[in-house]
Amino acid sequence: MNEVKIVYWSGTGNTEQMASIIADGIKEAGKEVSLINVSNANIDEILKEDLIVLGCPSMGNEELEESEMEPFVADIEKSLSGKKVALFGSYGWGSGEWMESWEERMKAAGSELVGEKGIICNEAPSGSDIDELKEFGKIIAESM
Ligand SMILES: Cc1cc2nc3c(=O)[nH]c(=O)nc-3n(C[C@H](O)[C@H](O)[C@H](O)COP(=O)(O)O)c2cc1C
Repeated sequence: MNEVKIVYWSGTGNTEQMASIIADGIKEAGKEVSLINVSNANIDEILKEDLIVLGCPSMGNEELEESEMEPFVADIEKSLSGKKVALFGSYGWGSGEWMESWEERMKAAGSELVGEKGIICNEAPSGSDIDELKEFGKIIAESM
């Protein structure tokens, strides 16, 4: 696997910005990356990878976005055993509960979380978020 695939959902662009900064970190670490909106994601292609990067903001009441991301995650989680998964997403007013549930769900599916935790940003990434996201990209690239 030479290319990292980042699959994300983003309604107002904050999680998409996070994806783009993580991608910069991956590229700086010398790996190729593709950013895939979940609406264009081919599950069979994604599941060929040993490492999958997933992004989604907190929606509903501390949930994944229900019309595209939730069905996608429900599909791939049957086949995540032994794979590495990296998670990220933006939130508004909560305290990140959706990410904690998502982490537990991915671990219960048998995957190993890259960096042990998902990366979360309040609304759009700014300030120290940028460095943290780039560093996450490097950790992802090094864990391939
Ligand atoms: C319908 C809806 C539900 C949301 N639910 C939550 C929530 O439960 N907890 C939270 O912290 N933020 C919640 N938010 C705020 C978003 O997570 C936040 O604005 C985020 O930055 C959006 O990311 P995006 O620009 O990638 O879509 C919600 C936003 C919308 C539109």
